[in-house]
Amino acid sequence: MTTRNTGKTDPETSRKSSLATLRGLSPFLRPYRRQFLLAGIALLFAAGATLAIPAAFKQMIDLGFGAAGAASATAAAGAAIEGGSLEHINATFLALFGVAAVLAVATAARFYMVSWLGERVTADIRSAVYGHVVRQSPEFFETTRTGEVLSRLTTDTTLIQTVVGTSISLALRNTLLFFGGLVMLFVTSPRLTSIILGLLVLVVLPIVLFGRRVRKLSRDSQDRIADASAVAGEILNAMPTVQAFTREGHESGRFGKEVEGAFTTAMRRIRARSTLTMLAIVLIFGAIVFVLWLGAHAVLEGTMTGGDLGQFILYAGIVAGSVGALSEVMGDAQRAAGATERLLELLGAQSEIQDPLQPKALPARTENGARVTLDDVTFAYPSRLDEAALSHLALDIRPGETVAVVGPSGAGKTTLFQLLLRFYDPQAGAIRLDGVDVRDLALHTLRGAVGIVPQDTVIFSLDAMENIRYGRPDASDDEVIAAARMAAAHDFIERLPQGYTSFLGERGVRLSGGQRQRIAIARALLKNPPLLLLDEATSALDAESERLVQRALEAAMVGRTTIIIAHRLATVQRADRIIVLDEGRIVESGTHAELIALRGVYANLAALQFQTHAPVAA
Ligand SMILES: Nc1ncnc2c1ncn2[C@@H]1O[C@H](COP(=O)(O)OP(=O)(O)OP(=O)(O)O)[C@@H](O)[C@H]1O
Repeated sequence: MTTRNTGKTDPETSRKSSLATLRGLSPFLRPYRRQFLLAGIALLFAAGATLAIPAAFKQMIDLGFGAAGAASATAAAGAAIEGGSLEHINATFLALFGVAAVLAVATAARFYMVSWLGERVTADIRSAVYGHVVRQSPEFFETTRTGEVLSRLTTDTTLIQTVVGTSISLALRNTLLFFGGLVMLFVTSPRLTSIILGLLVLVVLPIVLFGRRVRKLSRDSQDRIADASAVAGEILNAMPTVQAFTREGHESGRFGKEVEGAFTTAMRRIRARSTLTMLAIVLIFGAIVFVLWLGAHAVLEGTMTGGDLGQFILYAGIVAGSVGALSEVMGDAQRAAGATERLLELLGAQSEIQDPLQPKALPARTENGARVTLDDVTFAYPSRLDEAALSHLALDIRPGETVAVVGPSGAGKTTLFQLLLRFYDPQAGAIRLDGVDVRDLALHTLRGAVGIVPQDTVIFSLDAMENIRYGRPDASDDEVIAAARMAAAHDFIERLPQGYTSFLGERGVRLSGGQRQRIAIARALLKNPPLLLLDEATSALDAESERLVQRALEAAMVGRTTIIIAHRLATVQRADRIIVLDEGRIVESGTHAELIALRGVYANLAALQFQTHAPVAA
């Protein structure tokens, strides 16, 4: 099991994760090599132009102002030299402007390319992670909260966007400026530069040590945000329950606590980061001021020209600036390393349920539907391995048969459906559809052959037409309407304000329970599956809705095998066979009359369960 808890890693692993984790991004960067190359070229030009500016200044000072100053002092040679220095001044100013123009164009080009890359790569990562997550088996969603996944998709990807879209280019540019500036410093004054380098060791060491602390705190901070999102996600999905129990205060308090936790952790990171910044600036500028003080003495002693010192100051500024920028970038990169690690964890999660390497095909469909065979199936949920939800289940359902499954709550009825859809695999035994083990079928073949009407219908925030079409996107409007008619949904849909194009609201809040069910039945019918799984709603419907839903179900069962988790007398009476499950075992099996005569579990269950809303027997 690869993903147990995507949110947290122990401190030991998070320390190891470091910047190397960013390498995990390379599959996402590789497709854009060309763009990276172009951005790199623009970057080179921009860095080159930046490095040329101090040299141009030196020219201006030494040859321009310096010569002009000398010229005015010597009256005799005045005119001739003044002409020469004017030319110099014009040429150096022109050159300076040229350099600035190159800098402008190259910087804009770099910004454009790099921002494009940041957005592009982030979009790719978001899609890849989401695409991977929606293919996970239910087990994944039992251990990973949806809010956490959402936070990964938004917050974490944004951090990566910062790195790809800004930090990489900043890092490269400043590395170039750092080394370029250093070379130029050497050229200008080897002695002063050697002193600077000696001081640099003293400066870098504390920065690196502090950087580590910032990295660890960054990961903690992101984890706290994910925790808060997870809490919010869970509660927002359960608003009616929260409000019905008037727990709004409690819930906002709980979220508030998570947010405060995130704030406290963020503050620790911010404090460490501020200290890091202060440390960097004090150390770097301290060193520079010291070296400049030496430089000023050198000019007074005549071992350096004013232009040299000017140039040295500018290069020193560039080098110091680049070190400062690099330390900032390191902070961002470390945050992104944490984010990358978590996203890669999500991407690395292996679904327990995989397509077989060589999927088999189903035999040609018979007109009655599919045969379903359960061969001594034993299954326990992965989170509760010591307690079998189904044990030694053996069942052979003929094509076209309607089997009602009844049993007390927790008997394993829903679990049976989960296994038939292969959301889980049994630990022992096999499930066969038309004689083929479901593990040998491609998931889309298996699930394509099964239609399900769940107890709680999911209505998507689409219109009625698209909601029914969900299971078969290529169905025509006429086919959708025909399915709706069969499911007794056509009339009420027609009466909606915009008929089939009426928006059904998020999770179908604008429909009644019976209407939602009929939409679900129409959705399953449109798919025309050889095997239909119906989970009858437990909530009582009014007599009219009940009649309509029953009518829809009858239509749905024609020409296919149906397994129905039954809660209504009318349904069990109509079934060809009733299977009574208790504690994961089949305890009785037969028709309604036979089972009543047995006076066993079913007779008891029928007396209790079907009494309350038993409609007139069909
Ligand atoms: N995801 C899960 N992880 C662990 N145990 C589970 C899970 N889902 C169900 N169970 C357990 O498996 C057993 C069978 O549950 P199942 O949902 O199949 O019962 P059911 O017959 O459908 O009940 P009901 O009529 O109340 O819906 C129960 O003991 C239940 O607690």
